[in-house]
Amino acid sequence: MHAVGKGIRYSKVIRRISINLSAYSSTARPVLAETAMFKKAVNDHPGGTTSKPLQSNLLRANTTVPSKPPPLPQSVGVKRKIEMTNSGTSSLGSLHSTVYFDENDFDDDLDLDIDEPLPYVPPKTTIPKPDPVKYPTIDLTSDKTEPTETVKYPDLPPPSQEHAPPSSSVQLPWSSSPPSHFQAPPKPRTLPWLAKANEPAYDSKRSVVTPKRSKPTDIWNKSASAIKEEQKELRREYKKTQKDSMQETAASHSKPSQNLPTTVLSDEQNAVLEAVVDRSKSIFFTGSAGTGKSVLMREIIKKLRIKYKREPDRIAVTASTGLAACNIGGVTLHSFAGIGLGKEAVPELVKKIKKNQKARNRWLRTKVLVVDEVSMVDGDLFDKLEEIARRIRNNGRPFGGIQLVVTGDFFQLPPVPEGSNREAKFSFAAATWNTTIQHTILLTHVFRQRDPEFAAMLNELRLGKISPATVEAFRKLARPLNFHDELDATELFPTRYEVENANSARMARLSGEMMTFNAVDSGTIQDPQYRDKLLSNCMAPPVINLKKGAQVMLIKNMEDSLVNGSIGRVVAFMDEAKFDWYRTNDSEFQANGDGQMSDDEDSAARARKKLKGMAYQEAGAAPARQWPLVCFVQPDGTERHLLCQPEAWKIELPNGEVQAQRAQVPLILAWALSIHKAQGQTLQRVKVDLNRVFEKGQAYVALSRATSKEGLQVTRFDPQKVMVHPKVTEFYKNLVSINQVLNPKAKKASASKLLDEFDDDFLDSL
Ligand SMILES: Nc1ncnc2c1ncn2[C@@H]1O[C@H](COP(=O)(O)OP(=O)(O)OP(=O)(O)O)[C@@H](O)[C@H]1O
Ligand SMILES: [Mg+2]
Repeated sequence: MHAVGKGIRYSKVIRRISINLSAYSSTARPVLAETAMFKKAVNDHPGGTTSKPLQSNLLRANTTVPSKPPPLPQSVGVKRKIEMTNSGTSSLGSLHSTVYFDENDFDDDLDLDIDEPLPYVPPKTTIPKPDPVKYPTIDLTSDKTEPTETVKYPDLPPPSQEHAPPSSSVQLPWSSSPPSHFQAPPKPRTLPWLAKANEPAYDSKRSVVTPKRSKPTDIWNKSASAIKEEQKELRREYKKTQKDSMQETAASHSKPSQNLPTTVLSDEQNAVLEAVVDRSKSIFFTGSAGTGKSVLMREIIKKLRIKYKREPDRIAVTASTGLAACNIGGVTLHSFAGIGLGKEAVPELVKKIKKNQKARNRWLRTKVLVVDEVSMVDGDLFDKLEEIARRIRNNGRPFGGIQLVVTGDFFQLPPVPEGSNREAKFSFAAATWNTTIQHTILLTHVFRQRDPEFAAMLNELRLGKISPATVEAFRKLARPLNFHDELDATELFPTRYEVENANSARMARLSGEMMTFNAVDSGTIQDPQYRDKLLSNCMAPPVINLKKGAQVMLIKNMEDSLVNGSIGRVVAFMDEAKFDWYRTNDSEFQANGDGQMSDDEDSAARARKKLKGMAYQEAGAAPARQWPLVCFVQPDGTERHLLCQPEAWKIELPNGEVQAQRAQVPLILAWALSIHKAQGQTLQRVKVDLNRVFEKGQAYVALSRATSKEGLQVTRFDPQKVMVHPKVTEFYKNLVSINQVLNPKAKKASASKLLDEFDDDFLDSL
């Protein structure tokens, strides 16, 4: 334990606990994108109405109507599904206004904690349990992999209310009313079918609502001014109904898509969720690659947003790097803190923050600070932030009383050292790490690799203790991969330069016309240079050039089987109308022997007729935009077609302010990918040349992206290239498994039982 400064009240003994449960579960719920919803979304989606024109070749392509639709290549005998991207907005909380405070309002730190959030009450929903799926379990302490015997299925997490509107009654700083007066009374609960029954029978979005008249007056007895006033009122009412209907549409788009992947958390994931959300513990949860840290973090953020739904700015979502931040819809830790590069000493940084009203407010309002990919946070930065929090908040408790929810895997990429002569300092080595983090929880179930043998090989790689048998097994993976389809394994490189070279070389081999897609950037930051800098970390590039046949990766979660990391091939460029035609007429086309769509006379005639009709409809209108149609191959070999239209990426402050936003087609080239961009991804086919690897953790990050040995090619495997930092090994060695602390029966304990034993008295007694 370290002394943090005067006035710190240490309420808890520092504990490091790891949980090892053997129960887990999984579910898959494929849901298809709705055409009608999609069309509406395209009308309203900012990307769909991008002000930047696409290249002229794109527009040209739209002006001609082909005599028959272009054939869709397809493998023989595979099942096909055709989808459009759901252009719903990001899954972030909705906007709300910032409230400014006077410094004196926070002289007493109790002011910050007085308005307790509403207790989180999970709904008692039960769903049918999915078929059991087996995942390997890795116990770090034993270095051995045991296949799990029993499978438990926890209940489905409560439905998301992520996009609940913000409170309209934010507490005013000059008011003396207690905080409870500013909270809206709880809404009476109702059953969904009753709510539906009360709804008007007409479609409110389409129907024209007659505005109410203010006063019933005799029409023959009106003055000119009264008529004028009435007209004004009618216009006002009409505008209001228009606005309401627009808002309704926007809300329906910003609702988390029904199609987004849903995962049933395992018991150990649920244990962490409950400790964070219900018990407000400051927690660091870790685990090897593929143990579901990111899945869990997304669920925690969702639940915290429900817990603090009246005050969304109480949760700050951050990550160590711009890319990681962009992936969870947050900002970098630096950006949240308002410290620029953060090189100065704490007193200067505090002065800097105090001068910046917005940054100071963030520090004052935050109750929960989420930090993702903590392995890349520098230890000195962690200490600085801890002290800044105490000083700005005038609160002597660790991190100024802010609850920390931290995740990452220190065996993966380390912090970037500041100077060439200074070694990277991990955040667990920060002086204030142990005083801030109340519990460290180890996730042990590997979901990404279902083959226990492969998971064990990767675990040896992670720990840097590779047995001769494992070296041999990795060397056997040097053979080329052959899947008998048109998708290649994605090659992972340590540098961006190598990635760009590899992708451009492959692109140059394709003969088709190049289509260019420019991103549309926006946001509150007006300085274009600063905005570009922020967006440079975004997974979506400012410009993407594509050709028919290009291998691409989806960089947004669309639904259960079309997720961030899905690999596919561009098979055509088309506008929505043509795509709709394919969707509705899909059954009329049969795949023929060479993988192309058949064009027998009948269907060709039907196609010509349909397209002719479309051409008349479009006559006079601006040519529709064309988007890449991508054929994704799923793990089970089935193909799915997706028309990839722009999606949004946001860099959003806790108060909802969107600092920068990018709308772009959700694709990147995927013949090659940098290890940095691949961090966090799950890939079916991966190729790595280990000789290129130079940084600690890189080999492990690269190889652990693969889901199976069959989908992994490793060339020049050399155990010397698998570098592990000794301090990291030491840190993980000291983690005490909860099984070692509790009796062996605890291994079978349910999440709730575990949490009973996880309470403060128990932990204090350790
Ligand atoms: N409870 C779960 N049930 C089924 N699958 C899960 C569960 N949790 C995670 N997964 C799946 O396991 C894979 C890895 O999950 P995730 O990316 O969250 O792991 P991670 O620990 O963040 O890995 P990394 O350290 O590489 O970032 C994903 O395909 C995810 O969908
Ligand atoms: Mg992750």
